[in-house]
Amino acid sequence: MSGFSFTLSATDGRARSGVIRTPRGEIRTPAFMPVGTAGTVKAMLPESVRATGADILLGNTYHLMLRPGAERIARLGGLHRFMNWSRPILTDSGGFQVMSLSELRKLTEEGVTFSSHVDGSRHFLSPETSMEIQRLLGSDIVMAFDECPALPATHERQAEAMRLSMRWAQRSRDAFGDRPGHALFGIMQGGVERDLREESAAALRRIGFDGYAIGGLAVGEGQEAMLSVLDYATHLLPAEQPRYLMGVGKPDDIVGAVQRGVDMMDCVLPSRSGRTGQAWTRRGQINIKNARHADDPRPLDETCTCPACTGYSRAYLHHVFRAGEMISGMLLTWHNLHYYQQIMQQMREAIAAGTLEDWVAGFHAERAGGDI
Ligand SMILES: O=c1[nH]cnc2cc3nc(NCc4cccs4)[nH]c3cc12
Ligand SMILES: [Zn+2]
Repeated sequence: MSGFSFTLSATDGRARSGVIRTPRGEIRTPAFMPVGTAGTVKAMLPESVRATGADILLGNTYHLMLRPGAERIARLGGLHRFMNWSRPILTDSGGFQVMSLSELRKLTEEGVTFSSHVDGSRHFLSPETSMEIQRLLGSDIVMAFDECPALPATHERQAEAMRLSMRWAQRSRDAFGDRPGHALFGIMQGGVERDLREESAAALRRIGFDGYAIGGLAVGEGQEAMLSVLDYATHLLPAEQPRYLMGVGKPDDIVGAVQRGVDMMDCVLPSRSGRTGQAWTRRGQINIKNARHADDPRPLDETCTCPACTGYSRAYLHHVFRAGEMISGMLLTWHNLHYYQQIMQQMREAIAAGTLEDWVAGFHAERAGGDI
């Protein structure tokens, strides 16, 4: 037993519920992972993140290698100790962030050299260095090093990027080695091109991974295109291993992905939008900075049990956002993460009960269009 295992407990249509067991704890699936990019889920204490119901969070190789440095984190006991989060951590492998954040990049078969967006220093990322950095961080689920092409991209460019990513997937697998209790996930590429997605899935299955991510989505293609890829892409992956859709998404994206057999997701949306005053609720979105909330004594959602909804009015939240008070981002981030975890918990229960279709109908019926 490698100390890492996935057990499917129920299916409802294409949706699945289950448990990923790791030495640092269990992950109930379908799971939503809050994003803790630089060793913190912004505006949240780790114990607060846990209180929202999160079993696992995400860290970024790219950000942590630049600051404070993976070797420094290793010297200090690893990322779990460093950020005071003892449960599972998944780290992205850095390729995606290099291409979207750094300057002066040079991409070759070997890897990517780039200048840090923090201080301009030069760095090199490759399958081998990414595996070493993620080992130094101590993450429980390691992502293969891949290249996600910028959109718009031709079929030919998507094919080139996918085939490079598959060669890098093999090198990631070889460099990762045998690490009981730790998992290596491959990342499928291929854009919205079905033939390339099929080729990528076959290549990853030949190499063999502990889980399979669907990359190359949530990069501006839009919900319809993303869901159309998921209509066939999850079928291409082994049913007995976790499927992780990277970077998704809005609540209705997440529901659509779970209906199509996705087991894990991550997104900055609930935390990032919370800091800008955007509250996600079961009835739709609330932009709390809007003047119409200035005198509203009601909570964001009277059925929500989070600290923001049990302790504060919309009028108060409006005020602290307008005043730029730190508590504003704290409360809305907490509410949004709590709401996301509530959706996941309700879908896990619905799948186990075989009532997901009814639950999804209720989810959409409750959501008024636009701002509420
Ligand atoms: O193919 C990928 N490979 C490795 N990491 C990713 C992360 C990803 N995150 C998003 N979308 C969410 C975003 C976050 C920031 C800009 S887009 N799409 C993503 C795709 C990939
Ligand atoms: Zn709430």
